[in-house]
Amino acid sequence: MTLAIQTQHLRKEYKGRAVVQGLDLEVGEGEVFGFLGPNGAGKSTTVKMLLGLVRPTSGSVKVLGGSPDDPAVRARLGFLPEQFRFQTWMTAHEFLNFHGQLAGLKAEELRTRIPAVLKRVGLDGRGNEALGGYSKGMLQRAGLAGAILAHPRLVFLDEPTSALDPVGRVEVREIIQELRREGVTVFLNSHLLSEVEQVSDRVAFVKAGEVVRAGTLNELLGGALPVMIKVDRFTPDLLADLGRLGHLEQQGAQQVSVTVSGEEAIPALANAVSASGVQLYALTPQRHDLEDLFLELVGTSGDTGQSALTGRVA
Ligand SMILES: Nc1ncnc2c1ncn2[C@@H]1O[C@H](COP(=O)(O)OP(=O)(O)OP(=O)(O)O)[C@@H](O)[C@H]1O
Repeated sequence: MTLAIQTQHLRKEYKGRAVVQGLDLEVGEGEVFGFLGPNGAGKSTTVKMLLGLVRPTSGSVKVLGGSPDDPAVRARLGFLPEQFRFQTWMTAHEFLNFHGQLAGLKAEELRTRIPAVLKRVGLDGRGNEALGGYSKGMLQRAGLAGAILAHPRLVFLDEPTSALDPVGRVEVREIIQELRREGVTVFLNSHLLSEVEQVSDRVAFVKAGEVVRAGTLNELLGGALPVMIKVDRFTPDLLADLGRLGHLEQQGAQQVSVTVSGEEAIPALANAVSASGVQLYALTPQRHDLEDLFLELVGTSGDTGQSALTGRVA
């Protein structure tokens, strides 16, 4: 796997306090990588070090095979910051023209590229309006246009949908999937775990500046899978068959939970129910999601130290 990002023992201290400590991260080229953690875990600081905007106290950073301080490497990076503050007096077109020139794009290319990215982010026909009159969602779309304008090979998106409505979120998800199809690496910071789960190939959980777990979604969320089965009645034969397929737990006269080894065991459950002649109302895999894992791994809200669920101080 060619790596788009590699950090070794990356550390950042502010006034002697480590906010990122010993971070080892590897992101493969073309991956969509979700970087997750509570407030204050060090996610934005890490992104800024990967972009060369913040100098590490120690450790090493490699992006696209080189240093983020190298202008040739920087020219292939895209960044949508979490706190986007743009030049409000510029139109979106002027803003993109300005950033395109800074990124080294030729005027001729910008003439066709700017309308194309404006269209891609849903701002078709709005490019001549001043950013000062844009809604928060439109500003975030303009920022995304800026991040993908110069054909980057690695894009950092810090909370890219925080200002967007549900339709806008779906559109951003499609843009991320399109970037993946083009082989672009996407490094995604987001607290919206269901969105991260839908687009990411791999994720890492970071807590207090350290990676506590990393892997593909299948590695993290795969494995034993409880399946809820609801029928009009159970026959002794059906219960015996289901018990052979997994760990069976009766949950009332019409419902059981069967914990199987993984998704590949689901057809056998369906076949057993169907062969028994009973009426099937529901067969629902109850897969853990990233939110369950987040609460299990991280447990507390980073900045406050409060338990997310009980309000207790950890
Ligand atoms: N320039 C700075 N000077 C001093 N402390 C800083 C600075 N930048 C960040 N910090 C501290 O570093 C810690 C990590 O901050 P960071 O913004 O990287 O977290 P985060 O994981 O991105 O949080 P969030 O999810 O809230 O955006 C915080 O405690 C923050 O207060």
